[in-house]
Amino acid sequence: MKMNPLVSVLHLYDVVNTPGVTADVSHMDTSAVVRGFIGQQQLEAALTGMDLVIIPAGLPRKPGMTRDDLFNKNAGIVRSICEGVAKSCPNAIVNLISNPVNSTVPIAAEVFKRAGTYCPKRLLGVTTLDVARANTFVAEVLGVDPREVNVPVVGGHAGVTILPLLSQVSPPCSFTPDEISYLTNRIQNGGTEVVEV
Ligand SMILES: NC(=O)c1ccc[n+]([C@@H]2O[C@H](COP(=O)([O-])OP(=O)(O)OC[C@H]3O[C@@H](n4cnc5c(N)ncnc54)[C@H](O)[C@@H]3O)[C@@H](O)[C@H]2O)c1
Ligand SMILES: O=C(O)C[C@H](O)C(=O)O
Repeated sequence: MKMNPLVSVLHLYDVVNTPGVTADVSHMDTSAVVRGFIGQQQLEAALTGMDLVIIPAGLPRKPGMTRDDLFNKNAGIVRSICEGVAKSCPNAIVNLISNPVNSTVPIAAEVFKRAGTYCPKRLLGVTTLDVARANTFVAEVLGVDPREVNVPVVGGHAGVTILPLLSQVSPPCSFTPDEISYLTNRIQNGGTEVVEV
């Protein structure tokens, strides 16, 4: 975000370590102003005036866990940050990265509905990794540069809810039944592949 020319002010919020991260990020040679905020008591100051809120807060999974195993811990974290959004920057676009995305997005929606600030066009779960993985794996099978391939992926961000549309790949191409089975399985389990190693 500090490298993005569209960003003029970048607020970093965490419950630990923000001063060091803020100092480090602020050294990037772009004009965006970086400010750090630490702890719940600074959440309001962190969010006030923001147009875009990206939420990656919470536990990541360990080998053997599903994303749903993070629900108990991360649901509360996402809820309290979204309550802050509803209060301090109700018109901001919210990008939810925290897992399980399939559940944290509905949690955020309920928080915003209760606050009267819900707008489905401003609440997005971040699933771009599924598209990147799909492009990479499909390009591998086709033997082409991944940058030339665009695989639409719809649905959610866990297992069978990740739906790569292999019939809609650009440029147009076709796959054998074995390739479809391999690609679907690999794309749907890309996150688990990383966590397991
Ligand atoms: N949607 C995706 O594509 C995607 C990709 C990668 C990671 N994730 C998810 O993002 C989350 C974070 O993963 P990570 O690898 O960056 O973990 P991490 O442990 O490196 O970072 C998580 C950060 O959240 C902070 N945090 C904890 N409680 C908080 C709170 N109440 N308020 C603000 N910050 C808080 C921690 O201090 C830590 O700095 C996980 O749930 C992970 O599964 C999603
Ligand atoms: O899989 C995870 O736990 C992290 C992330 O959602 C991913 O897809 O890499």
